[in-house]
Amino acid sequence: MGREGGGASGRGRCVAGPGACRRRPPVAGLGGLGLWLQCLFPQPGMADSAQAQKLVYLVTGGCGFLGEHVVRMLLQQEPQLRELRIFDLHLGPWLEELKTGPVQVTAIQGDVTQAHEVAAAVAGAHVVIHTAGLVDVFGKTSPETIHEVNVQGTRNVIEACVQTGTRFLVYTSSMEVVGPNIKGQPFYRGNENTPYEAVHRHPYPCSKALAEQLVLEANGRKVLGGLPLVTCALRPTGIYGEGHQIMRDFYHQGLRLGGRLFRAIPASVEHGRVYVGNVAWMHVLVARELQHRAALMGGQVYFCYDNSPYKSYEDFNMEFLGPCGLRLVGTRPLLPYWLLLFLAALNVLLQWLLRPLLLYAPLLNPYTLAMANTTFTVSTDKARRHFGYEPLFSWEESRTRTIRWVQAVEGSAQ
Ligand SMILES: NC(=O)C1=CN([C@@H]2O[C@H](COP(=O)(O)OP(=O)(O)OC[C@H]3O[C@@H](n4cnc5c(N)ncnc54)[C@H](O)[C@@H]3O)[C@@H](O)[C@H]2O)C=CC1
Ligand SMILES: C[C@@H](CO)CCC[C@@H](C)[C@H]1CC[C@H]2[C@@H]3[C@H](O)CC4=CC(=O)CC[C@]4(C)[C@H]3CC[C@]12C
Repeated sequence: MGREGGGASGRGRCVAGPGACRRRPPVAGLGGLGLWLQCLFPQPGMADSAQAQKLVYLVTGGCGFLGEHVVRMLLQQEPQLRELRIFDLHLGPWLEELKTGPVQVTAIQGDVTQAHEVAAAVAGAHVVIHTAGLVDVFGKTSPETIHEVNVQGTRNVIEACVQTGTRFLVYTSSMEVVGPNIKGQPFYRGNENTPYEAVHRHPYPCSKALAEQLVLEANGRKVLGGLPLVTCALRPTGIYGEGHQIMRDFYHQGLRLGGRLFRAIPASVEHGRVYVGNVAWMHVLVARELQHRAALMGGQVYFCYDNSPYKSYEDFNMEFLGPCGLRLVGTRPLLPYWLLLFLAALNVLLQWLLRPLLLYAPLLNPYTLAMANTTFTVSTDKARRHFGYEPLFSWEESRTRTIRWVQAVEGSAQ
């Protein structure tokens, strides 16, 4: 890891709706001249429509918060897409609306922990984008289940690629693979090569780190047919945007408290956040460019980043919850850290006592409190340099879209 190299062209513009035009945008920076040049020197994927639509993509976890955005972004932005397979434990009803467009959309209900189900879904795919996983830092599931889904599930995806001849695999990893670590050491404006002691105890980051390692180590393995598997991993920081359940949980918490949220985290603690649409765009772009730049990108990790501002977790959430009528009380934490730690520990005890009766999984627990209290921000341009990534959505667009979503789903439009 750490190999560096040149960038690549490729800017997209996202238009709404699954059946929308998937025109390939002009070559970055050349404007109208770019369109003229494309007539003379068509870019990969600019072949006529018969050749253009030739690839089969599989998205695991395609009905999740990120997965749905990846699915919709592929349908809008990938001109070579012939078939899009969506593999998930829980299929969403919205998939039906996607079946009216020119791309064949195949919904597959399946479990990544079941190797045979994964192999059946992967067989014949050119590209796999593996987002499926258990994102649980609230004690909802057991450590064993987290490991089974996130690690064994990823192992099953890798082996399916090898056994069936799929050559390109993009894995949705996480910032948590790096940190914050168990020592609470800050990671301030770090990049993919910043030294940092990535030591974890919680089952979620441990599972993501193990899964990422499996994916990167699989780069170069021979798949059926004798060609090498090309893999890479994307590390989003805290993703926000349409469909973010934790944002909804904060909103509901504020409503229960009379339109107020009470500051628990110092405003000075910065937490990196990234808009879901830009994370989806990076997945689409890396999956495309991985096919042309295997030597440079194979086995690499890339943080997902955009122009979202560096703020504390709570202050960042207020960018969206404020316009929806909530107020964050306090310029500094209203409770001392030791009391917050006691309340967090009490939540763990209550969760254990109530488990035979109901699932009690509040936002505040020792792990989430430690995460929120440790600065973790990234500053990097590796994805731009390696495959021409630029955020598709500005901060202003990301903020507006997220506010509109909160207002729409919570009926809080003012
Ligand atoms: N939400 C965030 O802030 C971040 C998420 N990530 C990663 O992004 C990926 C997607 O996360 P989210 O969209 O937030 O989570 P999510 O829970 O909304 O989506 C995960 C999807 O995977 C599916 N899934 C779970 N277990 C499965 C199984 N055994 N077989 C098949 N499908 C299964 C779920 O049904 C769900 O649709 C995960 O790998 C997560 O680790 C990484 C960084 C930040
Ligand atoms: C003290 C609490 C009351 O205000 C604040 C609790 C905030 C937490 C729920 C969040 C703080 C940091 C978040 C995590 C971070 O964004 C990194 C993540 C990466 C992932 O791969 C999945 C999600 C998460 C673990 C994210 C989860 C929510 C927080 C812990």
